Amino acid sequence: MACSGVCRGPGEADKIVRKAGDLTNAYVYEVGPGPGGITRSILNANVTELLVVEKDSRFIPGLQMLSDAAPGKLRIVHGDVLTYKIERAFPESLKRRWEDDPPNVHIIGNLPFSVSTPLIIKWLENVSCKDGPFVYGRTQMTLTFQKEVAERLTASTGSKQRSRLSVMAQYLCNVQHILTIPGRAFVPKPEVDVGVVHFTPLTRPRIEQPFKLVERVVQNAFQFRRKYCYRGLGMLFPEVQRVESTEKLLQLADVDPTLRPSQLSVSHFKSLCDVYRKMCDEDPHLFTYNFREELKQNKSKNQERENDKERSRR
Ligand SMILES: C[S@@+](CC[C@H](N)C(=O)[O-])C[C@H]1O[C@@H](n2cnc3c(N)ncnc32)[C@H](O)[C@@H]1O
Repeated sequence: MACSGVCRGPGEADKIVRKAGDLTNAYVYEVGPGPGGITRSILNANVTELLVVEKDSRFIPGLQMLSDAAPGKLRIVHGDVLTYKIERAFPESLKRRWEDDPPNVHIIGNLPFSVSTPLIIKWLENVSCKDGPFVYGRTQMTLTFQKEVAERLTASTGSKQRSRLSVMAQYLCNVQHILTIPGRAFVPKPEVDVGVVHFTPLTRPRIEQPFKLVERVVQNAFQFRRKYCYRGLGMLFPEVQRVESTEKLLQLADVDPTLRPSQLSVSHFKSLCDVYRKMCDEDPHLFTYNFREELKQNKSKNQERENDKERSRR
């Protein structure tokens, strides 16, 4: 498994934790604490509570010792971050409205690279639905990735590293590659350097369409990286109507068909997603993907959330 390794000393762990910002009185969710290097640094930052989720049972006794040394501060869950439900773990009183400043809830983690990438995609979808760790509001995340992935997450329009991940992250969050740590700072030493990335969800996403729709448009656009964007975007449509539908999409979205995928900005993608959504709504038989069902589900989720809020106000 590609792994960033464990922090070699307190120096690296402290650096990662400092980059998360001021953690005084914060509620922190650390994913994959392992032997507890970052955990110790977080506990030293005057947090109110630290919840750690670790999958490997061999690390639990060591974490338990840290917990005994900091009574009432460290909660340990032996579980999997990919399935753990954080939404009920912290007090309701921490919740902020989405438009307000971020809540004093932070996610920090140095996970194996094979986990951090699928996890960030899942959390970006949670940002878009305001659920999971984002029921508290615009929860900030400080996570490590393989340096190349960190560069892709933050790549600007036109750059070589520009990819699907850049657009998916940047339409929902302010994303900063805040630190690069050489591989030799970890044990075992990974083949690559490690990038630390900080995410703050935006008050308003740059594309206001369902996550799955955006993902589909972006994924198709980047399918043929070296070709004109026309080629990949065409794959959104069934073969029989591909040419005319792709021309219509690009024309209505006012996007030059000869741009390469990496030259498409988030605002290009906004226009493409808005037009594609309209085309789906006008002719539901044209497309294989049923967004209506997803929209219905999102609507009832939002309604449930509103009902919960109403109940807790009473
Ligand atoms: C690279 S080590 C880092 C340990 C520690 N955070 C550090 O920086 O020193 C990754 C840790 O994540 C844990 N881990 C991997 N997949 C996980 C998952 N799905 N859920 C929870 N923990 C996981 C591993 O067991 C390991 O302890």
